[in-house]
Amino acid sequence: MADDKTTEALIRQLLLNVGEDPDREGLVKTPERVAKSYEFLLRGYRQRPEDAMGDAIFHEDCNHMVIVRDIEVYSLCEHHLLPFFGRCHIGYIPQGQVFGVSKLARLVDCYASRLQLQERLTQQIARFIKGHINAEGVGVVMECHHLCMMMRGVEKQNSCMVTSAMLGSFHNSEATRNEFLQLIQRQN
Ligand SMILES: Nc1nc2c(ncn2[C@@H]2O[C@H](COP(=O)(O)OP(=O)(O)OP(=O)(O)O)[C@@H](O)[C@H]2O)c(=O)[nH]1
Ligand SMILES: [Zn+2]
Repeated sequence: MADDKTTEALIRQLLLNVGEDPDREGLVKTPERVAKSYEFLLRGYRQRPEDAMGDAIFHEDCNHMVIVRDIEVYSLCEHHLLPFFGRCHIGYIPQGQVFGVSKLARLVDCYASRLQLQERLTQQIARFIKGHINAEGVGVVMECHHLCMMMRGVEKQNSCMVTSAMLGSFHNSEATRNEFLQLIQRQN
């Protein structure tokens, strides 16, 4: 007998619960598709952030601010399992080690592919960067739209949630923080 606890079985039950016929042509493969889709969307539970970075950490005598702006973010809110999405800006001041630039985007994906709160996601990214290369300071700003506020609930279409995490010199120095905030302003 098929295990009724598999994601496929649960989605089939969901289809029944909403009044659908899971055996009709268009839905017959839907439980399998949804299960695969969640496997991808929540792949972050099977990844370690350290692995997302690989070996791409380079020794470089650089102690100026590095910024990667406008990294797309797609995540799922842990309250409704609905997407929130937007952009993430990362800045850090190295102390002898820099990241391969793509790895910062991989790091965002790794943490975003879990059930999240935007605040926690922002902080996890900042803390990892600070700890992994002993950065002097780190700033992460995230601007996202939450579908659980748009498609349902309060139904606000234009609100944008902005979260930030400022660590080390980004926290302690107003000048550093302001330099970061100025550099992540959109040009267009
Ligand atoms: N702080 C924070 N809140 C979030 C995030 N994603 C969703 N939420 C909120 O989590 C809250 C859950 O509130 P509840 O009252 O338990 O759930 P609900 O009845 O579905 O709330 P409504 O969305 O207001 O209808 C809502 O206010 C959501 O907007 C997030 O990333 N950060
Ligand atoms: Zn939500």
